[in-house]
Amino acid sequence: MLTEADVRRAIAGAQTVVVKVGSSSLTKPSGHLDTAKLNALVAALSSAALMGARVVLVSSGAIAAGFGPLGFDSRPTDVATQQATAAVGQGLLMAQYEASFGRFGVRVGQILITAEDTIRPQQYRNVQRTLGRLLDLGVVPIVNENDSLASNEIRFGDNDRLSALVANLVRADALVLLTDVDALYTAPPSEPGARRIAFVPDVVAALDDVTVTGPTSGVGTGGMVTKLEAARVAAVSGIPAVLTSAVNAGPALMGDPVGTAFAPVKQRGSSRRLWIGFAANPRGTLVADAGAASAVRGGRASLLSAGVLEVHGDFSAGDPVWIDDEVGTHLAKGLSGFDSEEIPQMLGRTTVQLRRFLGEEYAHPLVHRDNLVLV
Ligand SMILES: Nc1ncnc2c1ncn2[C@@H]1O[C@H](COP(=O)(O)OP(=O)(O)O)[C@@H](O)[C@H]1O
Ligand SMILES: N[C@@H](CCC(=O)OP(=O)(O)O)C(=O)O
Repeated sequence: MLTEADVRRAIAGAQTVVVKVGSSSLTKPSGHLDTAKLNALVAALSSAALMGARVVLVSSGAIAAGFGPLGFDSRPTDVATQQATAAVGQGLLMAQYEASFGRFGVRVGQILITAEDTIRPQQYRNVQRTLGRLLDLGVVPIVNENDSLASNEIRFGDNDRLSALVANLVRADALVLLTDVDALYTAPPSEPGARRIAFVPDVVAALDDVTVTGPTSGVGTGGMVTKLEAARVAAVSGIPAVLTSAVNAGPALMGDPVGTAFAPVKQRGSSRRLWIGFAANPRGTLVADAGAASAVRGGRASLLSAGVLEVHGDFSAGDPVWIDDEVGTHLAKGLSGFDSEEIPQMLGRTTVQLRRFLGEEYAHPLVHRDNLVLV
């Protein structure tokens, strides 16, 4: 069992670290950038980068920095205005980061990700390769969701979960979640009797003992709920995490006992399969018969069309789908090998039959086991 000291030490020694900062830590309630806060954060991150750490910054704040300059009194609530606001705010945010990191001679590069893009294997590899190359070049990648183009049904919305996924993608050694509260508390800090939690040895078990709410700042989106989800994703990916306020960024990176440290609960898994499991928002369903369901449940089996009874939804090859059993229980998420309209003619057919009747290009699993994650 890892102790708090072990986890803090692991964070201090991290070669690659993903730091996520929330809107409330970068902006003013009026909807403008708070340059003093941003500069203080950049000073802490630059010193880690200059000491040789590979730092990825996942930064929110596009919408929160854009609504003031556009003349709005508060964060817009309709999607079109949010997307337009993000387009304005993202530019302002990057201009400030560039100037601020530039004072330390640190170069930055912008990566905007949509959930949709990254589910596809090809895009996933592109993101991974670009981030890796930026880090090799000594650049601090600054990642945000591509809010202006993200479609509403399939978006991260908050950057907390995105940061845990990015931590997987770059095989980070630590995840640092920076917000406007100094730590995780047993209940929202405004509640009397809420106590600070310094160390969470098992985030899955701890979730039962804390009360959390959504955002309270008026500019953030996820609140503590999504931060704990990010800490959980990191923990089950074998990545230690720390959650604290943005002003504690420096001490947190140095392993000082600030905020809340989360121990990893398992060894690192395959980043790609984790990505499918956590990020993918299924577009349809493949219903497996009893035999296929038990093969899928057993792990390491592909889903063959011979064992699939029904297909639901409208999706393309490469899109995420649910694999359900006959009573509708979700067994797994996976990336479909075929478009939804191609599948009906394949149902119930063996690989030999597919090859004979439909041709070689159909003689493949509906979902290959490398693209399948049990739920
Ligand atoms: N149990 C809890 N411990 C700490 N903070 C909590 C808890 N439950 C809710 N919160 C609230 O979550 C807020 C942080 O979420 P949010 O406003 O989305 O921040 P960010 O913009 O940094 O993502 C804190 O200001 C705090 O009021
Ligand atoms: N991508 C959005 C982030 C939304 C948001 O507010 O996130 P967070 O402050 O991390 O809860 C933006 O840049 O405005």
